[in-house]
Amino acid sequence: MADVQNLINAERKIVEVLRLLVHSEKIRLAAIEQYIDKFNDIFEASDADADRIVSHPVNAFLLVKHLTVDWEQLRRFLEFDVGPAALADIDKHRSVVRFPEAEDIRGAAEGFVRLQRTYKIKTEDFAAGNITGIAKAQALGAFDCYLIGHRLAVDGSHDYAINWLEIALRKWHEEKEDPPAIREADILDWLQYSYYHGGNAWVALELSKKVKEIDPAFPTVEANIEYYEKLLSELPVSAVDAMKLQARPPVAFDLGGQYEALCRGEGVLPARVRQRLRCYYETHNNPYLLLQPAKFEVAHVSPDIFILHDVAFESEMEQIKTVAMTHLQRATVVKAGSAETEFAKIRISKSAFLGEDVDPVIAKVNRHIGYVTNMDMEQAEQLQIANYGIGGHYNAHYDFFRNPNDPDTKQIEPNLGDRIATFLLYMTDVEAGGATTFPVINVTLFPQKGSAAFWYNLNRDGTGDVRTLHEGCPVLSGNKWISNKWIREVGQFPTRPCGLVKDGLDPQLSKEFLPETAPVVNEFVVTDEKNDFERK
Ligand SMILES: O=C(O)CCC(=O)C(=O)O
Ligand SMILES: [Fe+2]
Repeated sequence: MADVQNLINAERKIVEVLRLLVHSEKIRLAAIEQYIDKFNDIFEASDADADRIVSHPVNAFLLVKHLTVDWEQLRRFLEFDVGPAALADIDKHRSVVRFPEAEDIRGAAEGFVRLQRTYKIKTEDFAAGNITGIAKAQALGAFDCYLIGHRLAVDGSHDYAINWLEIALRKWHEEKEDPPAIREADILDWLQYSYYHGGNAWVALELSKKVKEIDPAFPTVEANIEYYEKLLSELPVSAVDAMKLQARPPVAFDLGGQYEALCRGEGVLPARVRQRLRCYYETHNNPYLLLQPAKFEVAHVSPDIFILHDVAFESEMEQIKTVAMTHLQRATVVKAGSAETEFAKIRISKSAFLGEDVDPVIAKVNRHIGYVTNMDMEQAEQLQIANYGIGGHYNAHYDFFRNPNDPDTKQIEPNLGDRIATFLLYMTDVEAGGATTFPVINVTLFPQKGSAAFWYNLNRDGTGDVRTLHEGCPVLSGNKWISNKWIREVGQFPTRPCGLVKDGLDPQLSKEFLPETAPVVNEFVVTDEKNDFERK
């Protein structure tokens, strides 16, 4: 989304070049027409007799002029091809911004399915541009639906592919485009492919026969028919009958389960938990907060999750977005079994860590995060800015590094420790979707510009709190900007002392290692005037 404005600006310039091109082509065509008309006017009149016409001195002159002067003028028009110059101009504009590529069609198809699953949107409604809760969009055409369906078929998402291709087929017949952007046989062929891979060789055979009827020379159609006929002849009759009974187009299929319900805001906390939720002002005895205390809203108790309201000014957030724009990179992961990287599917967003040297606003926001969270920012990570577009999301994950099942695999720098807390500032309201959900504890937080989610990732004993599993839900409409501040363990002991048990409410796991009388929380002595603490 951060790129879209630049993209539109570049495209605007390209359209201007095209407009000029159309203008000069019109002049060219007019000149050609004029040349033709002139000849017709003088020499092709219905009662024209060539000999008689040219025997007149004026006509003879006009003919000579037509074939010399007029022709030379026309020749210049015919030689002057503005296409290449326009193309060079367009290429120049396109090189400045990253334009979408074929790969982005894949991204769009995957994004559509993610949105459909998460927000229970039927393919039919999606294709009609009808999504409950957001403004109606233009409907997709047969070719658009084909592109999505084709991509899904290639990627093996056959149930969704069938839905999209069936709609493409229906629209193809409704549109009766001439010439059509896509051939009917292509839609049918991909449809048969997905039906076959989806387990219905009978429908695949029927569709293949149709392909052959339309275009007997269609590649592979003969072989497919032969293959399906053989396959079906070897199956028990009851299996083939079951295939015949399967409705076409298929009725609604699985559109997301309980896991996605939270993204839709459907998970409600039990009253027992909700009644403990409060709002309060907090100064942490910090003079900086005396005049404007932090506004805490408790979103969940144990693990404690807070929403801190109004923690950043509009001007600060806009400045952060502006400076982040040039640094944003798409999240990548290393491809399994190779040294190459590819775009991560688990996180579709662009992000960048911004140091305090990038702009004074970063230092200002960092300092304020320290005040409102009452935590030491010395060892915190740099502020990470992330921007999600439509369909952008972040799969469920933990922010801490410590793997609860295999503590030895941890990769934690000793002078920093693990990510003890997360401060997640929402820098936009999101029109629809884009919530942060905690599926273990059924919490959904909807982005609110200027508010931040804040929670502790670690138990008191330093182990990862698995209840903090969280997810960034796909953005359905709008643009989501966030800033993450991951606060590290070291330096936090004065305000968040570590302990020997996980926490007061769930001591079961640590109990076996502890005598009942063991002190819950360690004490610390200050050994130096700064924030250097030593474990007693
Ligand atoms: O986008 C969200 O709501 C969650 C982001 C997140 O969890 C992360 O960046 O670690
Ligand atoms: Fe996270």
